[in-house]
Amino acid sequence: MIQTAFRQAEKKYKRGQPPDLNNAVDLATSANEAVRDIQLAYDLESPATTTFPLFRQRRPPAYVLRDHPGLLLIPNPFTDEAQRWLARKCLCDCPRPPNRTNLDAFFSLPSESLFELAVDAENRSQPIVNRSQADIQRSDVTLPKDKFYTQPGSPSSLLERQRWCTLGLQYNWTTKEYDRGSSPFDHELDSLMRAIAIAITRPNGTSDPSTGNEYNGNSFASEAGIINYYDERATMAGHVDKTEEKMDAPLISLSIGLSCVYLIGGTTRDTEPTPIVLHSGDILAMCGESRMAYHGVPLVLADTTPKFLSCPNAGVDDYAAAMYPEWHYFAEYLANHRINCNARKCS
Ligand SMILES: O=C(O)CCC(=O)C(=O)O
Ligand SMILES: [Fe+2]
Repeated sequence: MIQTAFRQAEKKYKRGQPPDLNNAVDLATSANEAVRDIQLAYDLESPATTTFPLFRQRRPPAYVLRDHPGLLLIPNPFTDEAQRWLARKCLCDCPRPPNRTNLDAFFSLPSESLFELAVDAENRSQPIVNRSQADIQRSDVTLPKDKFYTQPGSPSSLLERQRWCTLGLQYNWTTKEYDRGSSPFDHELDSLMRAIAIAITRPNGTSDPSTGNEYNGNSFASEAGIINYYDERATMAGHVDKTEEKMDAPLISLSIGLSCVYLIGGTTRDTEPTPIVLHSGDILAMCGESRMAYHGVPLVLADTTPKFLSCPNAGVDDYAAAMYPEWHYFAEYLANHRINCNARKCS
């Protein structure tokens, strides 16, 4: 059987040990022939609800890939605090009912996030016999629903198996369609995604693609989204996100934690994809043509989480830190995971 160009590239990165990143576009290390600078025509504004600046610069450097029109990259424009805030959103605020996760089909999950439950369990670390009734009820809620699992999962073991959570319109991975059900999209995350959609808009009347993206970001709303959780061995196979009813709006995607190799191809698997190294804080927007392109993550790069995320003492003074578990728990998770959070407008 002849392998498609996309499949060959996936195999190269999955098998390569150590990974060969020579041909990959890595904006953190050098200016690259494969990209072209674009000037943002509008400021990246922090949402009004956040009391600290999310961005280091209002007009950060931005790029489009020459061979993939519409694939836009803004190398990490976030403040360190903003990245920690995003990690908290993705680990504590979002992966809880009514949002769905990959574990819902198998376990009855609690109203708290698994991350918070795992932290809680570690803080208590009491043998089960000494637990109060309330504690027992909390572990009960991770009871298996499915015949494959016969034991209740401990929060930390389930956290390791948490692979995705859906936001807004709920995506059904079995039918590959959006269900009618919907949960509110985290308001602050939506404001952030809107701010990005506005900043990357091409100014009125300009047709030059080097000035940004055609879609008017003022019309953007995060109607559906996915948070993906990758451990060091996790991958995401090549696919096109084409379930959304309308595809004219950009798909906006943020990375936190470990770096990865992201492949961006064309509208068929026969187009040779370009590998891009995505780092913590990078913004990627799939606009125009590239919104219909095959893409995937064949490799997560170990030991690449920046220190301000993986250091146990970071973030102690951050905004709203007191509402959350201590930072060292996040640091432990982020040292060997990548989180991707993406938003789409569907209608
Ligand atoms: O993790 C990534 O960067 C890609 C995620 C993705 O393609 C998706 O959720 O559809
Ligand atoms: Fe995707």
